[in-house]
Amino acid sequence: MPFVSAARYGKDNVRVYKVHRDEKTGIHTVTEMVVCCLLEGDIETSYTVADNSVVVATDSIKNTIYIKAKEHPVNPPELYASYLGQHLLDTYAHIHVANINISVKRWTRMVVDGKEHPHSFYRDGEETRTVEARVTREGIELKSGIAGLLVLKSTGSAFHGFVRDEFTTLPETWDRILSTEVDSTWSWNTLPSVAAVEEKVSQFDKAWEDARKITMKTFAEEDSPSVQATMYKMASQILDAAPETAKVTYALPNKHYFEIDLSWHKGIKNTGKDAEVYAPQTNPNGLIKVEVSRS
Ligand SMILES: O=c1[nH]c(=O)c2[nH]c(=O)[nH]c2[nH]1
Repeated sequence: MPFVSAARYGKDNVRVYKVHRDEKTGIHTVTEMVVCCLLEGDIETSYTVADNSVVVATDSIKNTIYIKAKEHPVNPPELYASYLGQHLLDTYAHIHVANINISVKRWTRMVVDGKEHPHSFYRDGEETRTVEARVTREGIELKSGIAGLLVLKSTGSAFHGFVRDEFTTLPETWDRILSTEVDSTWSWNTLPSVAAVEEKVSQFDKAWEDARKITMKTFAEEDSPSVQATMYKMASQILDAAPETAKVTYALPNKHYFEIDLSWHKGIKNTGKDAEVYAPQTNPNGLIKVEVSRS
């Protein structure tokens, strides 16, 4: 007999917006996020014998996401994910794991005539702040991250000394454009309960701010010998900055910009040190990943 060796289900792409209105100052603070919540547990029979008695409808899961966003703070997202997951475990005895993924959009406050506007915001890039939570009765595993942060530097990057053989056409370079879309995560040591997440709550915003700063400062200031070496430096610094994390990952696509030889037109020089006009490439692209753990 075939058997269900793994199963999870729930609601994906639940878009949630929450506003906090400060009564005294009139200042509004807004959060927009996309939530995915998938449950695991004693649910095999729903697949094997059409037993819907074990199914919490995905529609109810969506409703729970909204209700918990109303009842609790949605910031930091690590805390909201913990409240949501714990509620699902407390409510449904046959559910053993709540997997919650959150992706927070950027709404940055507008500055108008030099003053921060109380209730107007702009979409400050497609970068998101991410959380992956795995909530079980044994504890809460949290992985925080940054996704979609597009960066470019126009010099200060080299790539040479790599394997040269009969398959190699790439010239060595001591000065190239480096561009990538940062996808990074940092995994927290497992916390025993929501109370423990509450107790440590300030570490989440700090780590996210530090990780963004480290990523951008290292990218900008380092003379990069390769994507591999640069991402290892970034990951090591995040481990130092966030002592309660166990490992850090980066996934960096190498967004290539090719030189264009324009010498066919009146002998124009546009290669090497004379290169100014480049052709940005979409694909294929390098993709370089690393996971760095605390020793
Ligand atoms: O930083 C880089 N790492 C590579 O592994 C690689 N491979 C390549 O073609 N260009 C680059 N750049």
